[in-house]
Parts: sequence; C-alpha cells; structure tokens
Amino acid sequence: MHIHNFSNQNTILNTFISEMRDVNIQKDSMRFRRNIERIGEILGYELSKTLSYKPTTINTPLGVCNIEKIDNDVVLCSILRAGVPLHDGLLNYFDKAENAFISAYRHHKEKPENFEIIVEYLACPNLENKTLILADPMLATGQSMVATFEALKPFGKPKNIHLVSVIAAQEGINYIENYFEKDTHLWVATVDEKLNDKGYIIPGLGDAGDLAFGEKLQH
Ligand SMILES: O=P(O)(O)OC[C@H]1O[C@H](OP(=O)(O)OP(=O)(O)O)[C@H](O)[C@@H]1O
Ligand SMILES: O=c1cc[nH]c(=O)[nH]1
Ligand SMILES: [Mg+2]
Repeated sequence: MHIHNFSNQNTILNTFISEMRDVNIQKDSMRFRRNIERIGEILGYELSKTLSYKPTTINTPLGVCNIEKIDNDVVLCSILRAGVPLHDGLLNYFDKAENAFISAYRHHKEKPENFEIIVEYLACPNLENKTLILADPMLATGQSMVATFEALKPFGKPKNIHLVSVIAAQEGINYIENYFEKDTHLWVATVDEKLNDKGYIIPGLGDAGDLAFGEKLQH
C-alpha cells in the first residue's frame, strides 16, 4: 500500500487537526465539520497529483491554450455518518465525481470492547474500471473500511483505489494493508500511536460522528 502521511510536514493542515483534537474547540461542531471538510479538500488536492491526465484545448476570449485535465472516472464513497463532511470536501474539488454512500456503525455486544460492524445503507454506481475514493475521517481498527469495501464488491472492480482519512491508528493501517491490494493508496492527515481497549484512537479526538452530528443513542 502507498501510504501518504502528511503529519511530518509543517502546513496549515496541522492547524486544522489541532482544532479538531482540542477538547474546547471541538465543542463547536460547525468548526469541527468544516475542518474535516477542509482536510478533505487538501487531501483531495494531493491525491489529484496521482491521477491520469489528458491534453485538452481551451478557447479563451483571446486565444487558445492547451491544458492537461483529469482523465479518471472518479467515484466518491463515504462512510456514514462521520464521512459526510469529508465527502463534502472531496466533492468540492472533484465536482464531476459520481457518489456513493454506505453506512457502518459499531454494534456493541455485552462489553464496550466487543463490537461488530453493521453495514446497512448502500447506494452506489457502477465501480468497474473507475477510480474509487473511499473516505472516512477515522481509521481505528480498520474494520469499517474493510467491511464497507466488501459490501461494494458486487458493484464492480475499480481500476484504482484511494482511501482517505483524517486520523489513522497504526494498528488500523496494518490491518487494512493486509486486506487491500498493494497498489492501493492511503491518504491520511496524521497517524496516531495506538488504540485503547474500546477501539478508540489515542490520543485521537474522541468520537468523530458524535462531534460532527451529536451523540446517538445505542440500539
Ligand atoms: O476503523 P474502525 O475501528 O472501524 O473505526 C472507525 C469507524 O468509527 C467511526 O464511525 P462510528 O462507528 O463511530 O459511526 P458514526 O460515524 O455513525 O459515529 C468512524 O467514522 C469510522 O467509520
Ligand atoms: O477514535 C475513534 C475510533 C472510532 N471512531 C471514532 O470516531 N473515533
Ligand atoms: Mg461514531
């Protein structure tokens, strides 16, 4: 897997992540969502450097110029709920992309550390030979990424796969590296050291879905 981790570069990206992690600033859910969206825009821009381009001719009011334009059929797929603002950020840049949405949540059994991933809602176009961008801000155990990709398989085999996250745990990266093909790209704003016994990223930021959209009742 090609892992693109941007945390070692001093850029504005780190400011957005620091606001998302900050226990006081993250109470402002609009800023939290907007920061995820801005990170989606930045990672989308970085990812765009690896796509294919074809020459096109543009007529300006005063002349003609040749410009290389993206030649990929991009499908953006985000994992509900927390993936919604990341999806918005990516779609701000890949404005012609097709879109897929899939839901995944942790269903807790008797103990908080025992959970399974439930995939329910899925709306997806044909993925055959397309460039799939699968987005979820948190990559913790990696189980949601794998469970959702399994559910997408009947929709066709993408030509390229790009996974996009804001914060990943090294354990989750190891897990998905064993599952996805070697030419898969992972675009991640930062990588944290570990998971706690409930599968939360440490230091992480808490529960991204709740911070973006409010606490949900367990069912
Ligand atoms: O790598 P994993 O261990 O699978 O964990 C990551 C998942 O956890 C979060 O979703 P959550 O289950 O909290 O759902 P939500 O977005 O509805 O809050 C996050 O958005 C990922 O989908
Ligand atoms: O740290 C974590 C792990 C899973 N989901 C989150 O929102 N945060
Ligand atoms: Mg959540």
